Amino acid sequence: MRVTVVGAGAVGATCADNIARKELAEEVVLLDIKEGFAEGKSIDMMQTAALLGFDTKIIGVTNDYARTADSDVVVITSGLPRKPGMTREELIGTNAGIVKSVTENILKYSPNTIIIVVSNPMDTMNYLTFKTSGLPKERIIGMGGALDSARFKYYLSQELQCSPADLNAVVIGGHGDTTMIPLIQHATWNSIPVTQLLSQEQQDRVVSSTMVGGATLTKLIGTSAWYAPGAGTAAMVESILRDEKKLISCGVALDGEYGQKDISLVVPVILGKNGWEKIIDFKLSDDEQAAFNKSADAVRGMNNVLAESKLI
Ligand SMILES: NC(=O)C1=CN([C@@H]2O[C@H](COP(=O)(O)OP(=O)(O)OC[C@H]3O[C@@H](n4cnc5c(N)ncnc54)[C@H](O)[C@@H]3O)[C@@H](O)[C@H]2O)C=CC1
Ligand SMILES: O=C([O-])CC(=O)C(=O)O
Repeated sequence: MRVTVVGAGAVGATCADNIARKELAEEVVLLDIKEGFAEGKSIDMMQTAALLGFDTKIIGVTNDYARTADSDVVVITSGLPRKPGMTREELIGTNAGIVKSVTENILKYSPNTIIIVVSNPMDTMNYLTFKTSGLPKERIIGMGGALDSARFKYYLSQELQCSPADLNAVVIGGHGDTTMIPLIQHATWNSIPVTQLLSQEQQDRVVSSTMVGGATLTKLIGTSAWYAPGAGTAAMVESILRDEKKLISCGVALDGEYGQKDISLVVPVILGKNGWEKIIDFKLSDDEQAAFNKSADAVRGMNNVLAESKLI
């Protein structure tokens, strides 16, 4: 198995590191546009192999797409991260062109690959890849829900003083500060609804902290987060390459599911060897569906920018 990670920056390198440590593939190709950058990062990571005991080979290349040929999965992390005070949506002007050209280059050498889009604004970047790649929709998957759901579990675990691993909690909607929807009514601690255990004030705090989880870290660090984004992306790669059929919320092109069409939004899906294999219907309440529709309106507004810029 070969996985390519485009963008050897904070998220891309962390993702490659997680994939190698778990030996999810024989080879990880790390590609960046910055001369020597991916080569340096990959050698540094390979020098942990003797210490950590993994056999995956990590190969760094500068813009050499021929080296990515026949990748089973390609992760796109190339593009600018936001700075404190910015929204993810403000990145569209730079990142849309980068994501489109990277996708074109990747497809020359891996025409049937599965693409995981990480670059922001993710919902619109995933839609752009869906509209322009010509790949079946099941092979285009946005990373957002894996991360946002992990953050949701983190904030729940802080209130419940429990292990995040004992929680089931899912975020759907958009991967934006105002568009993501932590489904607190569906969240459980080992089958006990968390709404039975937390006050309304605690629930509200968890939901709002989750929604601005990325902005909070950007303010603290000065650039956006990478450990959980890298781990979330690697978890998706794992479910695909090992055909685990895990239920992970991901950005996918909807065709009537959850009442939406011609848009990519985050919904719970089964991830396996064919990409996203099935959308799971969580049977939203009227309020949850209304919030989902509102997120769709906001994401559609961003998607319109692609048409206005003649990118789709
Ligand atoms: N979907 C999600 O949940 C998350 C998305 N992100 C997004 O991921 C992206 C990457 O974030 P970081 O890794 O922190 O940024 P970074 O700046 O550390 O790394 C980005 C890398 O992309 C490279 N790059 C730029 N243009 C390229 C091109 N045309 N071809 C190949 N490489 C190119 C840069 O040289 C740089 O090394 C950002 O857009 C960020 O907003 C970050 C975290 C979570
Ligand atoms: O906050 C950002 O800009 C990066 C990101 O998507 C996240 O960490 O959720």
